[in-house]
Amino acid sequence: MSTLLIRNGRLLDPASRVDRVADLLVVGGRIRAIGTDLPAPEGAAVIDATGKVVAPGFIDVHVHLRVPGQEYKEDMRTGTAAAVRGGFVGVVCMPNTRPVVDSAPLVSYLVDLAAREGLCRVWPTGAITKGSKGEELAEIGEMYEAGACAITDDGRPVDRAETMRQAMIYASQFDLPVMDHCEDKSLSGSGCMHEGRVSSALGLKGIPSASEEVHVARNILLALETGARVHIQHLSSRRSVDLVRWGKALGARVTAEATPHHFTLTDQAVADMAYSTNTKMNPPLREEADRQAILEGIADGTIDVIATDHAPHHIDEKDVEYPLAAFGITGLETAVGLALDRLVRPGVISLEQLILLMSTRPAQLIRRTPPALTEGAEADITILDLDRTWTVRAEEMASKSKNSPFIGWTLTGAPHATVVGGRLRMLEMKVIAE
Ligand SMILES: NC(=O)N[C@@H](CC(=O)O)C(=O)O
Ligand SMILES: [Zn+2]
Ligand SMILES: [Zn+2]
Repeated sequence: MSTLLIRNGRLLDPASRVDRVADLLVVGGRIRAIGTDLPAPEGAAVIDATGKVVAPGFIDVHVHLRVPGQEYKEDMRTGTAAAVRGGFVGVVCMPNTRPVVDSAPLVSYLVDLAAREGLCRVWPTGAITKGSKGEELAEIGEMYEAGACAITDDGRPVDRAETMRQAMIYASQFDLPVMDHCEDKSLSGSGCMHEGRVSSALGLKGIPSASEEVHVARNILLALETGARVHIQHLSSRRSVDLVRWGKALGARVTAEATPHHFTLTDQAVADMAYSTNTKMNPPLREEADRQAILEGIADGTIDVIATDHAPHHIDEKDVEYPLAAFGITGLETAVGLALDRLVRPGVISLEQLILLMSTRPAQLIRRTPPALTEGAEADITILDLDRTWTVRAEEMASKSKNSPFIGWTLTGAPHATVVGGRLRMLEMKVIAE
């Protein structure tokens, strides 16, 4: 196991009440010592973190790794490479693969594959229903035993309230969170962007905000009734934020995530980017009032975590007319830059809040010990460079797919290094595979 000395960084871990400039020594995958002027042991790799922020490792709870079955979009190696390049020490992967991850052997397969080929930690989720068809419940208990950290039918909603209620009752036996893609298909129909002024002007079929909100409200009511933990995935509308705030006030065990694209862009991007299909995703980019409500929800704690919904697609699935294009955009390699540039720099949130949103609370959501900057803790560390100004370039991306609306954007603030279980996996935005 390697030895790593991170020198002179600002160690910032609000959950452990750490905020000091110090050295941090990693030995054998754990934080061995924190102090000033620590000597570098023989053979230790040294990272100069002067002027940088050393944070507990960031975790993304919403990632599509596309394994098994769609390795032409992404695979275990490229998806986790994109994660570490983006500053993440771990990802939660979605089960909408081919086949759908709806049984214990498939969960075990992913755990094993991640151990062999992954560059970061990978926590699989299992489907709520068999084949994510919304009919029969999957073997939730067995998937939990095999290592599933949550259940979700992401990519598809759970149509029937009764099915969702049964899933919640079952999952709560294991204290497993039920993550839900909230969408009423009878309302979203064949829409391809947010329903509003812009969709009317462009003549594209819209997806009303109510399509999401109806399921958010339903889930909160069912969580109140069953006592289960429900997590609202990729929340996009202002009333969804209101509903989560209301649910929390009533004592529901509800958590929510928002994506960088929903706190950065609006439906106007569809017009401004000349119908670029990299503005097409589920749920769609909504209006400025929605974006503002998401910023408020992030700032006041209504929204618990920032997650990317990294959804790689092949160019052939995106380079088609807008209504025909696949839903989804990549996000792992731009999330930290966008969060620093759009949330922390303008003062929407503090750096401490960002660390809670991207490290501590994501770990708590999936019932894992949060990464911490304390002696003896596992060395899962993200180092941030708040001053670096950089341009997002497709050719530098580690992901197999390049379907990002942020290509060409210039951001200030970047992930500087990623340490996973004591191993340096990224430095200065370059992936270190071995
Ligand atoms: N977000 C998306 O637009 N697409 C996701 C599915 C999903 O997250 O619902 C995908 O798997 O491509
Ligand atoms: Zn979804
Ligand atoms: Zn998703």
